[in-house]
Amino acid sequence: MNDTADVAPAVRSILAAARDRDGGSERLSVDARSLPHAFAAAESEGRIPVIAEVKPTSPTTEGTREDDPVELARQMVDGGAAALSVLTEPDHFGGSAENLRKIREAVDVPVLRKDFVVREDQLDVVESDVILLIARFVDDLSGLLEAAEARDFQALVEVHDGEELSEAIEAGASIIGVNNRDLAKLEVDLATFESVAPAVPEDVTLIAESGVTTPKDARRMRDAGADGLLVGSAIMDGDVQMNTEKFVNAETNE
Ligand SMILES: O=P(O)(O)OC[C@@H](O)[C@@H](O)c1c[nH]c2ccccc12
Repeated sequence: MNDTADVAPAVRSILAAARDRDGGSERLSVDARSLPHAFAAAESEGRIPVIAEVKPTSPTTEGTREDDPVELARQMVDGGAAALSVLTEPDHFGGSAENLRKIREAVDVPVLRKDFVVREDQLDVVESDVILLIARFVDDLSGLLEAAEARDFQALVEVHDGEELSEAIEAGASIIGVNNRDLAKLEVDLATFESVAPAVPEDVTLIAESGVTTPKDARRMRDAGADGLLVGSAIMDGDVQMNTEKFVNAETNE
């Protein structure tokens, strides 16, 4: 773990920046909105549980979206998103803790903090309902998971293969995301989720991350066992509300 020799240069640069970034000065205690409940509510209304991501830019996206992030977030919720993901990484994704703070205040759905947290004090930068922990980039996954849960964050543990999945399960993760994007090559392959998902225990909330670009992709991930989908670029590109609706209704509009 934390071995960056075999990751893409862009990812290496992201990680170097992450290690240098300050943490918070005071230990947080979060009053978290439940992600599993938000998913269940969406399902019961016939919507695919979608976590829509406010991602102004990324190393694999051209250009930066300059719209007000709070306005984008509202449109995602109006489009039926069960939850939101907000990038807080400033150097490569155009994110900020301030964006997250404002968005979480403006909506009532759970909000995931998307960042590269590598140390416990970095959990204390800003409150969110869910926090991302990337198995591959964290030295002591169970320690960091415990630290997150001690602050009452829900943790989404991101994995990319069977080995990382075992580690996540062993650490006690109850929300797991399979990232279809290979951080070594930055390439996306939806077959990644299909190959990892069968080994995920029933009681885990399972999320398919990255590379969902069409309603067909959404159905493919659901057929492979995804409880929810994390969609960024395909929602950020164009009319955010309409794009969200397209994924949320992918099973009813077949
Ligand atoms: O834009 P996409 O392909 O729909 O992907 C969204 C999300 O999965 C992606 O942004 C992501 C997945 N894991 C991450 C870790 C850090 C930053 C970003 C990510």
